[in-house]
Amino acid sequence: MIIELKDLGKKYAREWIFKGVNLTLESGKAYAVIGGNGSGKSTFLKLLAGISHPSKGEIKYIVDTNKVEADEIWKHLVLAGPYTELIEEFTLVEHLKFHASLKKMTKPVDEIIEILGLEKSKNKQIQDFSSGMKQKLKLALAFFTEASILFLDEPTSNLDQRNIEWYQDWLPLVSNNKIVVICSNQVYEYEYCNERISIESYKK
Ligand SMILES: Nc1ncnc2c1ncn2[C@@H]1O[C@H](COP(=O)(O)OP(=O)(O)OP(=O)(O)O)[C@@H](O)[C@H]1O
Repeated sequence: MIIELKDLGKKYAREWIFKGVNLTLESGKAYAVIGGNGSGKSTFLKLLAGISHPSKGEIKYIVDTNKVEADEIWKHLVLAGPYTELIEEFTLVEHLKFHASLKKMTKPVDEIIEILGLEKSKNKQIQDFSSGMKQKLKLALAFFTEASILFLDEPTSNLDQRNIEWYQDWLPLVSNNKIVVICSNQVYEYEYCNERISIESYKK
């Protein structure tokens, strides 16, 4: 899998958030997208995920040797971010089973619940989860879905120290041979990444 960015730019109204991004992202590498608040990290990730469209330039997705269109790339990726939604009416077990009916998971539902340490909450509705429990579920859905691309935006928001370590322990185990992109301004979230993309260097 390769994602090729050619002269990529995004503007809202008349303001360029970034422009002139020329990069090639490859399987087996992990990229940290870094920059201050409002610098454009989430905007960049949403473009890569095909959720929003470039104002300039293009994104090419190549799976094996085949080109994949931007509106089809969701089939190859998982994304966990502040703007990704959980289905609040479902219980934990229902949510995981529903997800597993749509996308192939790498582990059975019961094992994921155990890995989450949420056995006691398996029949609790997501709307009654704490913000940290919801964040962990988002991460588990991303970590244990079969996909060639793993996108994480602010992955440890609302997590306590023990769960930050849970995230740090699992990340290398689920990243094998994927393109991993992590948007963050916390070093402990992205220290695993061997590549850095500084979004502020594409301002002008
Ligand atoms: N839909 C939108 N319409 C207009 N402006 C937007 C929109 N989405 C984002 N922006 C603007 O784009 C800029 C970059 O926002 P973005 O959320 O990408 O930053 P970020 O680096 O992820 O920030 P943070 O670290 O605070 O999450 C901000 O000025 C923001 O107001």
